[in-house]
Amino acid sequence: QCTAAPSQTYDYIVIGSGAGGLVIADKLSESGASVLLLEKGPLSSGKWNGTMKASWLQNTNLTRFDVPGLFNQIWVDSAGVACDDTGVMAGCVLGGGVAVNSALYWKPHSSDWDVNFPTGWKSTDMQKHVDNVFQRIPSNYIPSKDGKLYLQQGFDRVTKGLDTAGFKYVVANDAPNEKNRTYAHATFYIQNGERHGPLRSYLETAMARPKFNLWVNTGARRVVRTGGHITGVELECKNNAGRSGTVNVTPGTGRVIVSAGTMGSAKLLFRSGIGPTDQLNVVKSSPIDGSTMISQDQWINLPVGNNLNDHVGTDIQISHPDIVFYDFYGAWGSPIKADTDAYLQKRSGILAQVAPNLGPIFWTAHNGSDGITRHIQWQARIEGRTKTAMTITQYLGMGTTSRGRADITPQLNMRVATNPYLRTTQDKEAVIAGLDYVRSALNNVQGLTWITPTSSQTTTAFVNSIPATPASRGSNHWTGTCTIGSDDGRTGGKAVVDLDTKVYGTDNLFVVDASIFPGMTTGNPSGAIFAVAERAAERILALKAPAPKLIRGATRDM
Ligand SMILES: Cc1cc2nc3c(=O)[nH]c(=O)nc-3n(C[C@H](O)[C@H](O)[C@H](O)COP(=O)(O)OP(=O)(O)OC[C@H]3O[C@@H](n4cnc5c(N)ncnc54)[C@H](O)[C@@H]3O)c2cc1C
Repeated sequence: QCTAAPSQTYDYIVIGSGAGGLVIADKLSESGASVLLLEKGPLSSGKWNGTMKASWLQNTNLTRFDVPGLFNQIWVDSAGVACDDTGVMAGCVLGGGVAVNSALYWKPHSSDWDVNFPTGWKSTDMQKHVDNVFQRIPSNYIPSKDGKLYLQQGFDRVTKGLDTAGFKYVVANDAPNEKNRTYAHATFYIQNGERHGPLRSYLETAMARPKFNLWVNTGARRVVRTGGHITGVELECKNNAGRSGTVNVTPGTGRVIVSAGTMGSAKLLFRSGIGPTDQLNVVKSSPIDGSTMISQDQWINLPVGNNLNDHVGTDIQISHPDIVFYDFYGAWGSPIKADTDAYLQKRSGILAQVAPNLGPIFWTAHNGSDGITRHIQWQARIEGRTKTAMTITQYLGMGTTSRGRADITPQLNMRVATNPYLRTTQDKEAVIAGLDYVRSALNNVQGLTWITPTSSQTTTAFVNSIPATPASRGSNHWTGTCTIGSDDGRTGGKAVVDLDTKVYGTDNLFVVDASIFPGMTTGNPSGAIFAVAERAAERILALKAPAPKLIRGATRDM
């Protein structure tokens, strides 16, 4: 049943409970402020009374989101879990991406800050936040509680080739800057055999505070604003179980933080009359929002949706007779009893390991003809065309120069309008150089057979044969659309938010999530997003509230 929002006001309203939202909501509430966290999706983890489970989890406090061996279920049955308005995969449940992802977790390389981020967000500024994040969310490369790693034949065979080629084994989060010719075990936020992360750390401390509130099944339709001053958030009740109406911030001093993800945050800004005119015109013409949209004289013209980015994914496949496949998909409906027993009784065994048996993870770096160093993360998993196959995804990340664009459709769905993959010669060169290098390294492995590319195919022909589309290259690591920077997007710059993460042209609207990243991270991005949210909280809390005389101005522009 939908219920009307109460008239109570909040110092901070945070929209979206993903990697960015959970962390910033907790940090803001730690200051003693009242915080309302809005999540449009339903509950997920058993810790928070989620209910979606495999039958063997009935009578336990676990859901599909908690058990590492079931993390692949998102690719089998995503109804009611994946966002239905984004066109690309994203989690729309409590926790967002960090409830549905593979929980791979890396301390960022210093270049992830120093190359990508503006002043005030460099590695020296970020260190204490990264440390804090990793203290609250420890990383772990042996997820099973009995201290064992299971079915490691793939890891062992591939790393033989890497060893011969001169790669070095590292404990990845002890050596975050060693990202060239190094390899590691897959490293996760899993503790006690269950998904950990911000749902089991930041959200726990936040929920223990009396002035913290969480409303699930409650979407934000748009912010309510007069000029650049936001007074509240208009709500959309979801799943017939959330809140409706409008919820307001504390008059004069309240703030709204948008943490709805790369697609969701851009969409919310568009619906709030903030973005490029072509996109705002789409909203204006839409049957859903058109008649009630904020009037055109209040629009704020910013490059929302631009600078879209993702890791460029390129899959190669090998096989080796020693590799042993485990049917994690079968673990949902027809699991092996010994494995569920080991998991349920001791949080041990193969089901404590993330499906589909990830690792090794390895790294290479490539100097481009444009003088830019590009980082590649290679991610192996036991899955492929045969039972002895392994897929290794090459993720081209930090240093890429290609960018795309996200836009909004008349039905108010977000989509990738311009693909961000391999638009520059040097990005493509890095993909090819990396593949050539790893092909020769893996040729050192006795008994290894190439499935794709075939041993006779040239790397260039192979790379050219894969379309540069999200379906073929997508990595689900979307960033960009609301870029941070000092170059104000209203006057020709690229930035949507300033160095305090405040949306240009507003008094009290902020964006804190993957969408503000100017460039791609070296590894899977969640660790960096948590750190960004910690940093943003510090900067937002240090900001003075706007002076009252400015608040009353209806059409001020700043
Ligand atoms: C299948 C998959 C696997 C992945 N694997 C990994 C991995 O192993 N390691 C890693 O580091 N990264 C991984 N990622 C990426 C990572 O999860 C994301 O980069 C990260 O979660 C993005 O954080 P965010 O805060 O920007 O947005 P999200 O985590 O997407 O959170 C946004 C939240 O906002 C909510 N929301 C959206 N619109 C509204 C609205 N209008 N009102 C209210 N709520 C709203 C959404 O429901 C969602 O909960 C994976 C992603 C996917 C989809």
